[in-house]
Amino acid sequence: MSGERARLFLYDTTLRDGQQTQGVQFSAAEKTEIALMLDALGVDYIEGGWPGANPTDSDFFAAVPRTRAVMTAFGMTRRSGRSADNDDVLAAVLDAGTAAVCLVGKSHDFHVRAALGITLEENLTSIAASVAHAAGRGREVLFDAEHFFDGYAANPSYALDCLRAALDAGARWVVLCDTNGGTLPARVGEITAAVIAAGIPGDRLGIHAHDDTGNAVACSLAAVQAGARQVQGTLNGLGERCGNASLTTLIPTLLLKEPFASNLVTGVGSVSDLTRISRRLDEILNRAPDRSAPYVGASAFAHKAGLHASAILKAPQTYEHVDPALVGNERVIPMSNQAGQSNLRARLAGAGIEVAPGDPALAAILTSVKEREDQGYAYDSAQASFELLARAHLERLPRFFEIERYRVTVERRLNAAGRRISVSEAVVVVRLGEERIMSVSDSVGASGEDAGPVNALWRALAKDLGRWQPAIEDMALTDFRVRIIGAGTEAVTRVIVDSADSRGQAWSTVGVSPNIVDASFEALVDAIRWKLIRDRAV
Ligand SMILES: CC(=O)SCCNC(=O)CCNC(=O)[C@H](O)C(C)(C)COP(=O)(O)OP(=O)(O)OC[C@H]1O[C@@H](n2cnc3c(N)ncnc32)[C@H](O)[C@@H]1OP(=O)(O)O
Ligand SMILES: CC(=O)C(=O)O
Repeated sequence: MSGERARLFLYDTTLRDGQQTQGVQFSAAEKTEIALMLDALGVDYIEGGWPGANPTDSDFFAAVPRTRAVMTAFGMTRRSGRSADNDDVLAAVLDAGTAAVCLVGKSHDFHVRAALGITLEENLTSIAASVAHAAGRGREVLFDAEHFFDGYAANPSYALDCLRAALDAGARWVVLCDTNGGTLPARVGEITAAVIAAGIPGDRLGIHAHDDTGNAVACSLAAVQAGARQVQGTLNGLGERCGNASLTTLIPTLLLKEPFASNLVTGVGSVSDLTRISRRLDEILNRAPDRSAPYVGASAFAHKAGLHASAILKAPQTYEHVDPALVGNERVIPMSNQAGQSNLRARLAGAGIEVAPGDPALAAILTSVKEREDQGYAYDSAQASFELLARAHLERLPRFFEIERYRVTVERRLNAAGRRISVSEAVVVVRLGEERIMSVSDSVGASGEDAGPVNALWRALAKDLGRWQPAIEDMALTDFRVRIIGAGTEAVTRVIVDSADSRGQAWSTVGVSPNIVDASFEALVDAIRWKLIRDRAV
């Protein structure tokens, strides 16, 4: 790569290949929201789905959002034995009325014979006829050459003939697909270069890589380095089987890393919204975000080890490859048994607690963190509990309320209709100075289903906290994770509770006990105490 900056086109297939992820099913409204996020990000093409293949995709295209990105409908080349004019699948794709159409077709001789059961010549005719049909109706046509890399390895001249058939029939792009995801980056680079050397220009060539060896992003970068000028992928790497190349990783890499940043230009100007977009997608899918995701993961800029934290505070680039703000993420200096006083002071400062270097409380807090982690606590995942622990050592933890006692019961019985149901009930007694408040709650929600003993405890605890009640009204529990640590009679349960409020604050607390309800209760009480501290501070 040298000379003038070349234009690289970004093609998103979250709404099509992403929807082929096991367990993922978007609604038409969710597709629209995702399409608008992608458009705001600045991708060039949005593949919206396969019109006619299922009602959701048809509904999406029937009310397709207006985007600056080229909206693309996906489909396949005409069926064997049909003319392109008379193919209902192709007709539904064209009826979507999008500016671009992407047609998948075979380019591996083995698949032509085994999957389609037609001759190699018939397949070439089918590719050409289908592309010409769509191009003749004014569409920008892309040809996804399925299994291209395996096909090239088996029969290079036939694989190239498939690309030429599409280009000669009017395709704007031919896309080299590593459909089974088994080709390694060096080989992808080599084959892409060979395709260009065979006369197919790089600015008509795309790459579509799958992640079956964990190399989809590397394969895509190798193809781009070899000269391909369109790169396909999905948000958060969604996609069939192990997923597609993650655009969430690829885009910042192309923008921020050499040799790409200096030699290529894309439609994306800034990636400062990337972390928000990635997490919003997970929210839509009701999936926990991948903490270790490059650039956008919650741990992508978390500096746990004492040596790292100490250096980071002096110069962030000592342990950060890019500034987290560039991708909308943030630096975290968690507390754990790997921490030293640098982590500790940074964490405390982040929570608004200034402590002078050398203050003896620092050593006491560190010892306490390390001892408690040995018992099963995990403060790097429960920063709010850490803050409470530190405040207790520093004598800066207000005594908002005391728990006098609690009780929880779970009963399984037959209801009036003879259906087996369970009902959990909790009683919590708290003291606020001289005041004593007893609250009782069950955990039966609007649906009539029992949400379990921890939910009953939470409801009783949050039902009446006297003068503190207004401060916790907007609090919600967003996640609850349980882990058994150790084995046999030594085993304890660790519970992490995630909470959030209407001001957009999110925090995690931890409880540990041989008894799961007790561990949960400890984490719940911490969650409320942290919220009261924050709201008083505000
Ligand atoms: C590599 C990829 O990820 S490509 C995208 C794949 N995505 C999907 O398959 C999701 C959407 N697909 C669907 O909803 C359905 O498969 C449909 C509606 C397209 C077709 O459904 P059906 O008519 O029931 O066919 P079915 O799915 O069983 O089989 C696919 C048929 O298409 C043929 N076919 C496969 N690829 C192609 C192609 N590129 N060109 C022409 N025909 C093809 C197969 O040979 C098979 O034909 P056969 O039924 O004569 O054996
Ligand atoms: C087209 C496509 O999704 C593939 O070949 O993987």
